[in-house]
Amino acid sequence: MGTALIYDEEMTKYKLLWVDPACKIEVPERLTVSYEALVRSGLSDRCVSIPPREATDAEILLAHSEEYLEAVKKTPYMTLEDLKEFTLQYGDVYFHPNIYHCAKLAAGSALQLVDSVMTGKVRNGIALVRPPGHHSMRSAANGFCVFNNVAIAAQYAKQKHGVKRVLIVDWDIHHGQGVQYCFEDDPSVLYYSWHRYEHQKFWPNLRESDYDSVGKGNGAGFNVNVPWNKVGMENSDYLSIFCHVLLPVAYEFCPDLVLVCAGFDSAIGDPEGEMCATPDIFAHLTHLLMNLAGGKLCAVLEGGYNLTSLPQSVCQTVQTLLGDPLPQPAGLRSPCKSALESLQCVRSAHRRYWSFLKHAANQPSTDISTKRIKLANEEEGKTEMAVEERAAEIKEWPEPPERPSPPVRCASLLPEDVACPDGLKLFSSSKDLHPLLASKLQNGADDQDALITVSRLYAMIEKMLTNEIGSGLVLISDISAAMMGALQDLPSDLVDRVLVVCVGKEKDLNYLTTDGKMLFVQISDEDKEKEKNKYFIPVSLKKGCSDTAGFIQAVLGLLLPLAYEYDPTLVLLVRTPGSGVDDSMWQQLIGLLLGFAKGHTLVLMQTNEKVHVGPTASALLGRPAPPLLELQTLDQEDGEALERLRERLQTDWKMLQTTSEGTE
Ligand SMILES: NCCCNCCCCCC(O)(O)C(F)(F)F
Ligand SMILES: [Zn+2]
Repeated sequence: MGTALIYDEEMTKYKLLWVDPACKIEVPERLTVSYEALVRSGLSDRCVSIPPREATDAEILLAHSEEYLEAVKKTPYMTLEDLKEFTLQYGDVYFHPNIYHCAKLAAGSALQLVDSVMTGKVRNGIALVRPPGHHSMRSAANGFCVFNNVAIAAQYAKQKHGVKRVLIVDWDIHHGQGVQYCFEDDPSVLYYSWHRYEHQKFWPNLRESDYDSVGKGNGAGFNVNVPWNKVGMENSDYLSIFCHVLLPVAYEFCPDLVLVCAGFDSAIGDPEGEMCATPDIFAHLTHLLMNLAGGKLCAVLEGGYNLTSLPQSVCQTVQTLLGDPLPQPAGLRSPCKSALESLQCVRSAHRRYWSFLKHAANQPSTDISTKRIKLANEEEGKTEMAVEERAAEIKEWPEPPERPSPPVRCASLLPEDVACPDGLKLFSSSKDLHPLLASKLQNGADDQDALITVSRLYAMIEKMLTNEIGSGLVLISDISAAMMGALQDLPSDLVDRVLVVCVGKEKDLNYLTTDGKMLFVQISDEDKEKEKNKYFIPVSLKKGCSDTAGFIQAVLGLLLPLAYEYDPTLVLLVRTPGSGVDDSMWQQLIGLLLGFAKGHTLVLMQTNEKVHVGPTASALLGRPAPPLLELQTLDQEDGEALERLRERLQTDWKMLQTTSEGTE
């Protein structure tokens, strides 16, 4: 299934008609440069073009009052003076004779997107719209927004398509207070937003944008605010928040639809955000959400004011929605102290609502809310430029890298009697021994066919690293022998950093190395806590890999941050016999791992587990994993053991940090 693209130049036909410094950045060119970039890159041709439509009154009333709608209806007939007058009652927004029409088209575009995804016409999609929506409230326009496009879409999805749980991810750099107000007592809509906050000194300067606004009444826990109290946040700050807050909560919430308030003012170069995350980060943010809700994801444009990073970020998002390989994440490093403070505060505020956060640490001693109060009382005084703020001065960043699709999306090496799943291409490798193995033959290796198997594996790996093949699926009779053969002094000029994810127990791992060429993460029921090798991470779950809650927590809270920091050039995913991992979890894992190493994941399975070939092939071909069945809560002891493991590892692996304690 395809990716929908909704755009109409009609939504460029309104602009600011008078002088207002607060609104001058919201220009029609935002839309045209974004759409033109999609056309120029050939991405728009690969999408399913869906026309917008006007939202009806009834649909607008899903999130707004009648008096507000009636008032806005009068604006097309207003004189310039009347428009200015009308605008004064709202904040940081402007009206125009054509903005009501465009606002109905923007909201209607979001609804068209929801219909296309919910009816299965497309898998996912994006709507490029103006005016944006996430600041508008029940009876007020605000922050360039007239109707709350995404809030209306969420209500519409529930009402028309019977959606039970909607996840709204707002990666715009401003807090979508309009969305928060609309759903703060509604447990069927989980609103997650990060936003520049600076202890309430940044627009819209709301006390309720802080991390302690967790929702009200039945909605408690279903509103997640992540305040950025400094500018200059980078890719690692964004990714660590996703791994340690959003994803655990999102997987536990188990939505059947994901809506994204896709604002790109959180990208480098934006005058509003002043952040340093590069456009390719949106490829990863999008990818990390694509395995939720069976892949049903609707992105709706909100902000974005740098006319270079905005189109680049839009293209990165669309290319990921289309299923293209991801770029390797650029130069990750440790999240900054301020981000870790926010991370710790959000996790502790939500500890009581989400079993995946139950073991989160308390609020930091230097509680950032006191800073908010102190700064709010302080007279305007200019604080000296912290290092993060200087980072925001940088306005140069590299073009996002090309993300070519390999000619063979997924290759397979299967025994003769196993049919090649559709979509996979049988890998034909020469029968002769791989030159890299000739040496092994000399010192009298015993088992010939094991060597042949390994040599075919190496041949496939080589084709991956030249991007002739995306991912691979290999069935072998004896997994232990193959791993021994392949990983025992892995030839250094074959691959320089391989992430091995071993699902299930594997007895002798004496090919492990400590030089960093291989990071070995094992998830099983074996308890090996005493391990002291930085590159061997044994995660033990009491009930083993069949415990979906424990497994997903190990993947999200440990494996993902480690993989981002390690940044492998190849991922080797091994499923040992009897691991007990269920197919939907297995497909979720594959889907997430495809975000690394430009999609070069090689799956090793034992021939007697060929019953799992179908689901494995489906995931390797980029098809969304089925939603996980209702997650049981995380086992207490496992949760504590995972927490201890994270604590122990975080000195070596900075992306595992979730508290600011111990940072300089
Ligand atoms: N420096 C000028 C002050 C501007 N203050 C208002 C900012 C509004 C942000 C709107 C947005 O980007 O959040 C949306 F997504 F809604 F468009
Ligand atoms: Zn914004």
